[in-house]
Amino acid sequence: MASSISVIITKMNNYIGFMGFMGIAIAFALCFFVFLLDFLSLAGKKKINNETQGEEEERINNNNSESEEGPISQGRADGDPEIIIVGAGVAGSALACSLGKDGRRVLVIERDLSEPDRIVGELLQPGGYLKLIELGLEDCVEGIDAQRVYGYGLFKDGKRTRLSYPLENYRSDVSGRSFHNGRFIQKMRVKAAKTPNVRLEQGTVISLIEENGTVKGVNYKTKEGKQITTYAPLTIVCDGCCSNLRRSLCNPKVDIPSSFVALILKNCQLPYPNHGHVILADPSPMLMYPISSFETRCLVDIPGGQKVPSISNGEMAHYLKTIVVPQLPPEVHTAFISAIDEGNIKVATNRSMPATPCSTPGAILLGDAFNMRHPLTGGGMTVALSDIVVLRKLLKPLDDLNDAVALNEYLEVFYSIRKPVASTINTLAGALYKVFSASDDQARTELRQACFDYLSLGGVFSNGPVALLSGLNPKPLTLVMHFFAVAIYGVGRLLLPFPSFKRAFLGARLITDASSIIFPIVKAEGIKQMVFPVSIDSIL
Ligand SMILES: Cc1cc2nc3c(=O)[nH]c(=O)nc-3n(C[C@H](O)[C@H](O)[C@H](O)COP(=O)(O)OP(=O)(O)OC[C@H]3O[C@@H](n4cnc5c(N)ncnc54)[C@H](O)[C@@H]3O)c2cc1C
Repeated sequence: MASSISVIITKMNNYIGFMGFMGIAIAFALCFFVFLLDFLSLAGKKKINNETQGEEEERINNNNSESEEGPISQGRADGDPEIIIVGAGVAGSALACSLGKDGRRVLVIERDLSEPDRIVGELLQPGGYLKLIELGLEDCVEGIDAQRVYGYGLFKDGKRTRLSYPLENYRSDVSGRSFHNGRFIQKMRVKAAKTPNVRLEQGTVISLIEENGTVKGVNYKTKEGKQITTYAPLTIVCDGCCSNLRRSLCNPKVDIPSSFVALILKNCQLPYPNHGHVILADPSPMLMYPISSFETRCLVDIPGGQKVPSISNGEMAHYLKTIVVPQLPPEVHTAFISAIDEGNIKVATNRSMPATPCSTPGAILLGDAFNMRHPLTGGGMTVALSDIVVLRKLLKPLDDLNDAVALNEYLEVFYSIRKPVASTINTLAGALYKVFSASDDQARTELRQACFDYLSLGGVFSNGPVALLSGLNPKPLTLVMHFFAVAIYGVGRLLLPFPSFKRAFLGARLITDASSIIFPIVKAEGIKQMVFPVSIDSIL
């Protein structure tokens, strides 16, 4: 009896071992398939890059004749505006420059034209930089002490690995850029104000004017307190993450997954210079990246369910010194402690919100007012700039914007065309935040370790996910495949070399856990548009 049981157990173990081997084999096969797809698409991109380079250089030369210096002043838009833009942050100011260059009469209303001092939007992914080039705005990262970013350093339990952006097929200036958000915005505002047809005004938009279900313009209060009503065929609302106006255009479902505690480390040598740093800490990840030649931004995540320690009563300094410092790479300890002692600690709320098409004719939402994701992967500006590229192309052939209902119907396609870039970045941000956070659940812990080890393998295993994260390869399906390749890799690791029932069960839970992370996000992003993307070329 005992011997027959032992034979069965040996057979089962062999079977489970075989399954483990198969798991790893499937993970490798999936990766090879993904690699093949990426290789083919990158080869295509390289061709496109070379073809457009001449055109790009010509346009850059033309743009260089415009002077970018000088204070932000009113532009020269004669006549009534065709487009009103609410908010001149990243989205609003980039949009104003682009539409103004296309000959549109644009009025931009921004509540505060002084340089913002915020902890958001400081790392622009290379995919976002490519969008800046497409919009002719790449000079806005010049002269602001912006730092080039070439990839990420990933840290977990004392181990570290470097993940480089796959930039081999791009022009030499293409890389990530990190900077003071306010300096970048101010550069774009100056450029917008100097663009013929663009008028930039300081004022706070109080409400949208709606007549018979169509937005006709806005009511706003000037700096001097005067209330003004102004009309335009199209109003584009870019009033940011705390938008007051989006509620009249859509039904926003804002989630608050966590907060970031922010410090600036001075004269600190990062373990990987010119790289972003992600520390897989407990309870959740921490980030570091340079924002000037001598300053490093550090963001410490506090999960939504946890109380943010008080800064005023010293709880925060204590938390940072006792819980955070021991988890940081030793190279930055001294600079981090000095930053705590200097006391310049800020807290920002992290929001995420799926995009909801705006059904009211005469208006459209853009930027964070329209769509948000966890800032862990620094994707917000890339999505906003990518949306602007799409919207600009759609609006360009239209001579007349006055038929609001027809325009609204025409712009419906915008929500599909934007999907590949937006969905890839949004899904990855949501999924990575969950996978990179510590958990009491053993399956999640295994998934987290598998993710770190998978990325550490290098080659296609890191290039693929990093290309997705950086906006260089906006393919939601490739993302889903990599995600499951990580999960299958995790199962394979669990079953090899000595499989057991317990470990097989854990492997099954790991797959279930990975599915429960990725599928709700994919569903919120819209499965149809992710699986069957619509390209702008098929529309225009
Ligand atoms: C903590 C944190 C860190 C982040 N880090 C990154 C990062 O590293 N990389 C990245 O790509 N993204 C990052 N993001 C996301 C990124 O900051 C946003 O996606 C981006 O700023 C969106 O630009 P926006 O123009 O929509 O909003 P904003 O840049 O916030 O601009 C909104 C503008 O509207 C103005 N405004 C608001 N209300 C009114 C009104 N009623 N009338 C007139 N004007 C008004 C505001 O003054 C502001 O200038 C981060 C986000 C957070 C929360």
